[in-house]
Amino acid sequence: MFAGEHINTSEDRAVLHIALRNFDDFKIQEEGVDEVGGVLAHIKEFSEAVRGGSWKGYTGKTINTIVNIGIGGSDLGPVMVTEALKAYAKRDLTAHFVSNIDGTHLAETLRICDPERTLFIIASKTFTTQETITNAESARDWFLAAAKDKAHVAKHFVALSTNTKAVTAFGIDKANMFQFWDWVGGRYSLWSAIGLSIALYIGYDNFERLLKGAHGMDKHFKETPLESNLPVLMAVIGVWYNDFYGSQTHALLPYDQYLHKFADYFQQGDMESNGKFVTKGGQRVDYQTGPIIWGAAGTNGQHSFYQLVHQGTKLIPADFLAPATTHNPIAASKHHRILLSNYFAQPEALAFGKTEEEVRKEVGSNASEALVKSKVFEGNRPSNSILFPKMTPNMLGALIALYEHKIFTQGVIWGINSYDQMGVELGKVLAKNILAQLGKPEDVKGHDSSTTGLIHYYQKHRKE
Ligand SMILES: O=P(O)(O)OC[C@H]1O[C@@H](O)[C@@H](O)[C@@H](O)[C@@H]1O
Repeated sequence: MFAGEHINTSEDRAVLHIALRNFDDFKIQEEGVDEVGGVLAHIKEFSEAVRGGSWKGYTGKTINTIVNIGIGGSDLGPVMVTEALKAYAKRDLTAHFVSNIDGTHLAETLRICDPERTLFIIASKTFTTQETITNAESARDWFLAAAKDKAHVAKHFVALSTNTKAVTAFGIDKANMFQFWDWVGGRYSLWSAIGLSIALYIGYDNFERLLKGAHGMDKHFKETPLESNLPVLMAVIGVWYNDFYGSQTHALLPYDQYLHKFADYFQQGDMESNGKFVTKGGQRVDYQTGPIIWGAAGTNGQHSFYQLVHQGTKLIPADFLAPATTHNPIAASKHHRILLSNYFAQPEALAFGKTEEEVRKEVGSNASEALVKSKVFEGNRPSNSILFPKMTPNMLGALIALYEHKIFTQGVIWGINSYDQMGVELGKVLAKNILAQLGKPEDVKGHDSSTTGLIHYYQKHRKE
C-alpha cells in the first residue's frame, strides 16, 4: 500500500488514501499525489468563504444550510464524522445528507431548506451513480423553480468527483469541482474532496486535524513491530475468533453518543472491503473471510440486543469504545460517570459471567432449577476495550485509520482484494433492466414467477 503498488489487482489501481493525509512524510509516486495539497487549499479557501459569509447565494444572502447528495462512500463518512465532531460545529450552519433514491429522503430535506441559502454538494466518485445523479437533478429542478436563471446554479451547486466530464455536463462550473483520483476507494474517501461537507461543518483547521490524526496512525502502522502494532493486533484477534471459533459477526459498541454512526460507517468499510469469497488469485476460499459488522451506541444496546450477546448461542466478539472526558459534562459529569461505569462493566460481565454457584447464593435454596439456569452467564466472551482521552478531530482520525488498517491486514491474511466491490454490480444491472419494463404488464419479460408476480401486483395497484 505505502509503496503505491497496484494492490487493487482486479481494477489495476493503487490504494492510496494514506496519501491524502501524508503531510510529506512518506514518498509516494503516483499520478495525482502531487495535486493533493492543491485540492486541500481549494477546500480551505471555499469552506472559509462559505463559513465566513463572503460566499453569497443568488439573492446576496449567506449560506446557512448544506445538503450533501451522495451514497455509500460518498455519504457515510461525512455523515459519521460530522455527527462525531458535532461539538466542533458551526451551529448556525445546518448539514443534511441525502442518499436514498427514495424521493422521501430528498423531499423531506428540501421541505426545511431555503433555496436562497442552501448549498448542494454533489458527491460522487464516478458521477454516474443512479441514486446520486437522480437526486442531484431533482434538487437542481427544485432550486431553479425558485432561482429561475440557470446561471445561479454556480453559486449553489458544487461537485466532488474524479469525473470532470460528467460534472461539467451536469452544469457545474469546473471552478466549483473538487477533484480526487481513482486510487481513492469510495469507502476510504472521507479524507479527500468527499470531506468537503466536514470542512464546511467543523472548519478547515479541524478537518486538517482529522487528517493529521489519521496520518499518525498510518505512521504507527507502518513503523511499529507487529507485536505492538494496533491495527495488526486487532486484525489477528479478529481472524482468531472469525476463523478458529466460527464467530460470524463483530459488534462495534461506542459508549459515546457522538459516535452513533460509527457502526454504520464501518459496516460499509469492512463488509464491502472483506465480503469476498474469491482470493486475489481467483480461488474459492475454504475459510471464513469478513465478518458481519453491526452495532449501536451504548447504553441503548444494553436494553435491546445485549441479551443475546451475553446469553445467546452465538459468539459475538465486540469492540467497546469510549472517551475518558466528555464534551457535555452536564450534572457535574454524573451522566458520563454512569455511562463509563456501564462501559467498564460490560466487557467484565462478558468475560467472567456468573457461575451457577454464584446464582444459587443469590437466589436462595427455594429457587427452581430452571430459574437458576436462566440466570447463569457462561462468560468467556471476547471483547476489545478502546479508551481514549476525548473525542477530538485528531483522535477520530486516528480511530478511523486504526480500523482501516485492521481491515487491510485481515484482507492480506485472507488473500482477498479488499479494494474492489464487484458484489454491488449484479443488483444494479437487474434493477436497470426492470426499470425499463415497469410501464406495461406485457413488457415484463425474462423473470422468475415470483418477480413477475410482484411487478404485476405493483402495476395493478400503483396510483401515480
Ligand atoms: O461515489 P460514487 O461513485 O457515486 O459511488 C458510491 C458508492 O457506490 C456503490 O455502488 C459502491 O461501489 C460504493 O463503494 C460507492 O461508495
